[in-house]
Amino acid sequence: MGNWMDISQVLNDKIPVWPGDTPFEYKVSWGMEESGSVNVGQVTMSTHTGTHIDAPFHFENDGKKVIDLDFNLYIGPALVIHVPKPASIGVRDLEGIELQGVKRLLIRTDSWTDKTVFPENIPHIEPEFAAYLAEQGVQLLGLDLPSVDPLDSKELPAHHELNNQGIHILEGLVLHKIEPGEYELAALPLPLEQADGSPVRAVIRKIK
Ligand SMILES: Nc1ccccc1C(=O)C[C@H](N)C(=O)O
Ligand SMILES: [Zn+2]
Ligand SMILES: [Zn+2]
Repeated sequence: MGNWMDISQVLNDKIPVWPGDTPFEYKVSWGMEESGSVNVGQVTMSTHTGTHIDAPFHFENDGKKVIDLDFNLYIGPALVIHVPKPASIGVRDLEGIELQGVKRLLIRTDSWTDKTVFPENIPHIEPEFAAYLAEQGVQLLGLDLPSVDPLDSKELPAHHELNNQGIHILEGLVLHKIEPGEYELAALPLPLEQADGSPVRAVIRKIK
């Protein structure tokens, strides 16, 4: 087994967020001087900041919240594939890739190169891709992108279709140094009872 590698974005006040969304902020709200013993921090952030998972409640009012998602899905074997700078991602991009038994699929696109700024354009997941992945048994789809739909999409077809096919979404991974292959993944969401998404600390290690 290889060493665990961090594939998460670092959370600090400079991390770019979805245009118009809550900026990330950490501050010591109760300092040593004041409390007499400790520094106590306060974090303000959108649930879709950096490396995070989407819960169906993000795009459907009666959808599952983060606490309702089976956490086992976010820990275990994962296949990393490399689809460099595609215009969009569809079935043709998986030609020659054996997906039998792959429950977690991470796609490295290298399309969001400067993670200090929010991208202007991203490749999207073609909605038909969801049924194909589900047929092969995929239940978690991870990407190095801030969304699975075009950034200006209001209908969010890929979000909905992935959800309809039972595929969970992991966004904002950092994969530019990760070679394609078989890994073990851990990217656990927080036990947020009401939330539509959660930041995760995503790590992987090579299996073979
Ligand atoms: N934060 C937002 C604010 C406004 C509108 C969309 C978003 C999103 O986050 C959508 C994206 N598809 C996402 O799941 O991360
Ligand atoms: Zn999201
Ligand atoms: Zn999303």
